[in-house]
Amino acid sequence: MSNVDTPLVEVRSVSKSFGSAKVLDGVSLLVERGKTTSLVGESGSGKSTLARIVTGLETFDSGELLFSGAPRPRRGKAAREFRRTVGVVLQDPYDSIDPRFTVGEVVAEPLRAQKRYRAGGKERVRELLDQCGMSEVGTDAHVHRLSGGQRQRICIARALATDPDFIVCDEPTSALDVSVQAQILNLLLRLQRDRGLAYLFITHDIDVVRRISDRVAVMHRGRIVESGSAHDVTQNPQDAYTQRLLSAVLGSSPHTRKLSYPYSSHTS
Ligand SMILES: Nc1ncnc2c1ncn2[C@@H]1O[C@H](COP(=O)(O)OP(=O)(O)OP(=O)(O)O)[C@@H](O)[C@H]1O
Repeated sequence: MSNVDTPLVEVRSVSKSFGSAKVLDGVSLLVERGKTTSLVGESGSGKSTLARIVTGLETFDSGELLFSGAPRPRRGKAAREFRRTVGVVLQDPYDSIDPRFTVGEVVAEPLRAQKRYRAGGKERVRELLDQCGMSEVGTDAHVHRLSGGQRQRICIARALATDPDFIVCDEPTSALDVSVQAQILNLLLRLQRDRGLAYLFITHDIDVVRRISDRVAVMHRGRIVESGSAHDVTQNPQDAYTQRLLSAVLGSSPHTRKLSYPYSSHTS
């Protein structure tokens, strides 16, 4: 059922509650092969919950989640192969890797988990570090000595270890210094070009949205209120919430162009 026109990832009318709180309410979105769908919205709107569902870290109550037109396999060889095809890069590189590990150990982790390290694993780790601009640092360096940007490069190399088609990036630049953010974004864009990767990219930063997106989905209180091509959504938003969001962002200074402003008290 997989052909070039079938979206790589399709979320169809997915709902999720935690206790009595409905966090996702009939959410639908698409990620096409080799393209980027950005998911934007204020803090607490449900973006990370959706990301966790898409990567299989969280269950959902109703709806469908399709990869190349088919539901995610749950058991056996097909489930293992599926895990290989999806990578994750999270917001805080200080949280998402154990600082006691060496660079080589961190990047090799998914290969070891999939029992793929023995056959050429060392060489593969070196290759990945090279592709992520970390060859100088070397596999034996300890992570606790690295800067935030270097750690995020290691997280990206780790996400690429099993050669995925699709990576969920949950605010991958927002914990980094401004000067480093652009470098990490450029790295992600180059890797996408070289490897034909698809991204679901969660961000609060409208400049990032404009730079990287093919499609944009806007989330508000657990619903997608608008989605479409990046050009249409950012240049000619139809939904009143999207319009308010963009005008608030554009009216603010470049240093506070965050989508949480001014709709929540959280302005990270
Ligand atoms: N495991 C959980 N148990 C209970 N409530 C949860 C859980 N995970 C998330 N929530 C709640 O779901 C809502 C949506 O959270 P989520 O982290 O998905 O939002 P978000 O849009 O990613 O926010 P942010 O931009 O701040 O990361 C919040 O009210 C949050 O408190």
